[in-house]
Amino acid sequence: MGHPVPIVLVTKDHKFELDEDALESILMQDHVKEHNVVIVSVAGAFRKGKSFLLDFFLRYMKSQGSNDWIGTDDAPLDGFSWRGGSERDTTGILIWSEVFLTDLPNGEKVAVLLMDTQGAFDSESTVRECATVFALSTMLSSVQIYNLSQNIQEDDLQHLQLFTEYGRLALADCGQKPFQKLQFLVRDWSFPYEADYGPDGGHKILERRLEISDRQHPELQSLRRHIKSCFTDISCFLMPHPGLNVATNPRFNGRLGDIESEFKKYLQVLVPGLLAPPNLVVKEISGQKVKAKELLQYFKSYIDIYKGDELPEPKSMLVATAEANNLSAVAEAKEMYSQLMDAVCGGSKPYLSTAHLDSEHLRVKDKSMEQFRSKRKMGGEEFSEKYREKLEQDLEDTYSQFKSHNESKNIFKAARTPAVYFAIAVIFYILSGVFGLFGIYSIANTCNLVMGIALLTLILWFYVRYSGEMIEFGSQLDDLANFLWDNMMKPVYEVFMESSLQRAAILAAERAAASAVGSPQSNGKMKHS
Ligand SMILES: Nc1nc2c(ncn2[C@@H]2O[C@H](COP(=O)(O)OP(=O)(O)OP(=O)(O)O)[C@@H](O)[C@H]2O)c(=O)[nH]1
Ligand SMILES: [Mg+2]
Repeated sequence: MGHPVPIVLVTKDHKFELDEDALESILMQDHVKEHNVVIVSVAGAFRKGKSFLLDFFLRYMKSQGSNDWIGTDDAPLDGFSWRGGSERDTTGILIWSEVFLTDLPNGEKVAVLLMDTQGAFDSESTVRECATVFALSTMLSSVQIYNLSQNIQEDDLQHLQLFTEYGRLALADCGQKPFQKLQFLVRDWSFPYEADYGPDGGHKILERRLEISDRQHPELQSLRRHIKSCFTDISCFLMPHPGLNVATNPRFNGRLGDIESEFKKYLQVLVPGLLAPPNLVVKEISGQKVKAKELLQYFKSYIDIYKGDELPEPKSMLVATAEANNLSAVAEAKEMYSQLMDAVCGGSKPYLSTAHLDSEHLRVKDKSMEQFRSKRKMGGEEFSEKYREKLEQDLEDTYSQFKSHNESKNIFKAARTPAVYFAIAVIFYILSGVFGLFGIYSIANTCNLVMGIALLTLILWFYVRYSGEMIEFGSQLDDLANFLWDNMMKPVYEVFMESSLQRAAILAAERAAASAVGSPQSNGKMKHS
């Protein structure tokens, strides 16, 4: 009898899993695995009769194309699960367990597989989930039926663009159109006086919807170009309404007697138009026909791509727009900060003291943050909070660059390295003289040696700075000089400074005390006044 087999399962945390065993049990059957495959998939928004339609495809395939394939008036419609109501039914991706072996007009036997998919835009699925289901089914099928209700609207095309782009992104670019046949299927078409039901009316409507003209906004043109560039063959079929029983009767079980004859008439055009042997499209990947056994590997690798983190997250329109708004506001604020800071301490400006630079930074940063805050952005306060934090971090990073640039303009700091080595040379020259005077020649000689090394280092440093060679070595010399300065010379210098300041203070206090004792009157006068 056959039954629907869930192949791709969507877990509670919106991840995808492939049921390899189930897929293998279909594709690796002995009478199937060596044949090229035809995969017909139906995708689109939820609750629009996708599974219902696939059950007619099943009837056609099961009857092997006989004229009365559509069945008797009383038989309920079964196969892929379908039902009335407003809540979603199908989840993940399913394949019918029975593979239909069909002879093409050229005598080749192919394996036909039917694929049902989770409807898009239900309230439980994320954008990523909908895009992944659509993209996967497009990548894996040779005919993708895009099931729409009533008309082809611009938002249908936008979603198609988003979803196919998400599919194309996952494929290695082979320079060809990545997908094969796209069949727009408009259900409940209500304007037969404008365009007839069936493929001809569909062609007329599709021509109008996908027309590219110079008068169009470039955005609309590029959307149409994108869709055309993704599929080798695009067609459209307009389906009449199946009647109120089908659409609204909760006890309707799919029996043909309850379906409008107009609908049945066009079903008999649509289904053979897709599934009759001359119309079958064999699945090709990069121009190569695909056998059932090879398809297994493609399923595995495509699912892996969507499982991983390599692909960017597809966003809802609001989130994508809000993100773009916020990013451009961040960029503007950063540019403003850089410009204002450049005016304060840019390349041609002189060295500023750290305190002065800090206060300028705070002033300019406040101004930039205010500019970001006041810019109108979609998404609201909460959404822009993380961009505000990022901006603040970026401004601090830029500031540290400005700061180090400013530091490099301080000639005293720039002269620290030669000063340190020169001071070492001078100190050890004096020490060697002193030790020589007392006849302690071994220490005097060591001091001479240190002095020599310091002078040599100094010369080397000058060479590095002058020639621009051995930069690494030069910065090691700088590091060593900084280390010596911070750990030895600066503490000694500070101790001397401190003690001499103390001595000066004591001296001043003593003098003040002495003058106070020497002229008591003046002191007395002061008290009176
Ligand atoms: N108006 C209208 N209703 C239809 C049509 N075909 C089927 N239906 C009804 O639509 C309802 C949903 O059918 P399903 O096949 O379960 O829809 P689906 O698109 O598979 O839904 P999900 O699996 O939830 O995505 C059923 O009550 C069908 O009787 C159609 O062409 N027009
Ligand atoms: Mg369904």
